[in-house]
Amino acid sequence: MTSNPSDLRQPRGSRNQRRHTPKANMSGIYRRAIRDAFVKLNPRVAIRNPVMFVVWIGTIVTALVTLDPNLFGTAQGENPRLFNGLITIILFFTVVFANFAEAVAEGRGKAQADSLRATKSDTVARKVLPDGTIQEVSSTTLRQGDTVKVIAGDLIPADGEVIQGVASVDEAAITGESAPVLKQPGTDIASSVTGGTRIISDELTLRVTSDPGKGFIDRMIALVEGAERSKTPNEIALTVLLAVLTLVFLIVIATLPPIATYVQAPVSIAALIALLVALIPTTIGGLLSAIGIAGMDRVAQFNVVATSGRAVEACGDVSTLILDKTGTITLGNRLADEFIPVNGHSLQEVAQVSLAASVFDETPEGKSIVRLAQQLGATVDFDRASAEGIEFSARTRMSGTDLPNDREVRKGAVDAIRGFVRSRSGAITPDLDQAYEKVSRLGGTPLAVCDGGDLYGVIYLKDIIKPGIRERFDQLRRMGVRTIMLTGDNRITASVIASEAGVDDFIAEATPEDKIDVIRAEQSKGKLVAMTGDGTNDAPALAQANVGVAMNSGTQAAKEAANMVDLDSDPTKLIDLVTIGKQLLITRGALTTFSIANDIAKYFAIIPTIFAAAGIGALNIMRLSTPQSAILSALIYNALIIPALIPLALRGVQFRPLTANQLLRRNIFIYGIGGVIAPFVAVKLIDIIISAVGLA
Ligand SMILES: Nc1ncnc2c1ncn2[C@@H]1O[C@H](COP(=O)(O)OP(=O)(O)OP(=O)(O)O)[C@@H](O)[C@H]1O
Ligand SMILES: [K+]
Ligand SMILES: [Mg+2]
Repeated sequence: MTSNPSDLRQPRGSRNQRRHTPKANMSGIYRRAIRDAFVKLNPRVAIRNPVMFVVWIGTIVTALVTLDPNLFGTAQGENPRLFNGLITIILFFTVVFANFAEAVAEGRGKAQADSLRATKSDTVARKVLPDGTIQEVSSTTLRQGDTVKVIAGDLIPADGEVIQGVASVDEAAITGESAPVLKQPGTDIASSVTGGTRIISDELTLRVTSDPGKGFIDRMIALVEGAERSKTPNEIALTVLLAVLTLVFLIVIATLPPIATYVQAPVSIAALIALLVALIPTTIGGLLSAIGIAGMDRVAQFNVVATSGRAVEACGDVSTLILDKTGTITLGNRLADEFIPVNGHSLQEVAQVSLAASVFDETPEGKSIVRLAQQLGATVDFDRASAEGIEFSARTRMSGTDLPNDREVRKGAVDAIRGFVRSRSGAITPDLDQAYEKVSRLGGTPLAVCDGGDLYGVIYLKDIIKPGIRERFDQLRRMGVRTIMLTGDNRITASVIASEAGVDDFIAEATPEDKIDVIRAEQSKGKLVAMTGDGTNDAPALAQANVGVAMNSGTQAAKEAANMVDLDSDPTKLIDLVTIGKQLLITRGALTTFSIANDIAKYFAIIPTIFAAAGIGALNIMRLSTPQSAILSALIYNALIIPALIPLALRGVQFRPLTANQLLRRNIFIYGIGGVIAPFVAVKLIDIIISAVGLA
């Protein structure tokens, strides 16, 4: 929280979607997916998808009745072996297509894992022993707590915190961005380094923070590869629902033979299995896991590492977004723009005291105050060596310098300085309020400056609202997401920025503890909360939030507490993540609707023709040529619709910023009605082709 990531690395425009792997080699991914589609036929893998497993068993049974059509009693029809054989082939491909869908979805992640693995090599590390000597060891022997030294050109051997030195590091291995990032100890951000990145100048001493195989890149590999992919609660719920539906249809189908016998239209076992497969939700069953994997992949393409599919999904359900002001809503490079003297002091005096209060302040704010003061002719008029810097903290909201002969120069939030001046028995003059209001009404951050009990003036820190942010908040509002701005700044500044940026609510003068309280309060109202943060003191709030996004530039603690890490350290990316999450949920819902609507249509295609022999041909509303052709057509459609929908499952259905209810209505209309009509048209067409080529 102390300083801002933007002076180290300008966040890239979040709409600027970028791939981590330069260009996914799609033909390679397809080749691998075809192979994997057959590997996944292994029953131990296949059983994880109950709907498709039923199809797989059906395939084996129809294969048996192809070999011996009389296996379960006397066969019916003209050429039972051909009919059964055709069904077997179609069913087999239904399973393979579903496997292929999942394998293609996994493909990009696997390719990404390969490229990450290539950056990970066993390097020689310079371990600093307790006596200070350096021993060269293999990076795989490093343990948490070890101290190592890295020198320009070295690969950083493990994740760590900088304890000494200032150097630039090329993090291209993980961020894909080769601009060097400055690393130094102490500060909340900028002090953590990732194993596998390269130090390109100077040298650093690091404390290792991860054991071998447990580093950030290792975790990234496991995640993108899907090794740790477990089904999300929503996915499990849907899988259970689909399994129950399958069971219901199984029971329905089991009641058919007695009815068929009664109406003297006996049905073959292959026809029954075909009917079962046509009726169970194979479309969504085949695409479900691909949809989930693609969602995680889309997040990865935005350069965000999600620790679980659950986190991605939670993004879609988020109803409250908590953002801080500086650097998220505003550009964040708050620069000193003006000194406003109060309490009878001159401009020169304010510049002089402001400089004294900022010489040790390494934050962008502090540096800009030094620059402005020097432009006004202020100089350091004390011995630096005998002075002591008082670091800024979000809790005290002040920083400054203790000078020799007991002078305490401070600058900070107006309130905080007011309290400080009083505690040193100083007086507050009314012109402080005027200066404070003037700056605040411009949306700037006012910092009061004092020397002990002597109030000097106000520094105007200018900040600019990010262009386009208002539109993004409008978009979120239309999606039903409430935005709350949380800032350590004063009430007036906060309200000016809040109304200009168009957030729904704001909380000013917030301490780090307030963040967690706000999150808990929202959660107790049943809301899912998302927030971003980068500091160690953000870690508890990041862990408490349902979606916590840590900046890659942030501390290890923040990264570990969060369930997502943004490699670009762009806090506005949460907005994209919410969109991706919603799109994932909508895609799943739309394809489920489509799948079930489809099955209803197939029911009308098949059931009547099965009983056609009993002379109830009037039921055959689709006028399909023969019962066998009807069954084959429905099954072929049932198989082909899976690969046909793979692109949609991977890309996600088109997303519009609407509320959940509006979206639901829209999707039921498009995918529900479409799902009923599509099979009627397609099955009829396939039937015409089949009878034309004389297959049935
Ligand atoms: N380097 C600094 N020295 C002294 N005071 C500072 C410094 N930086 C910020 N402040 C004061 O402390 C307040 C709180 O800072 P904090 O970082 O908690 O919040 P913020 O930066 O204003 O907003 P946000 O929480 O949105 O980042 C600031 O509003 C400002 O008044
Ligand atoms: K089906
Ligand atoms: Mg801040």
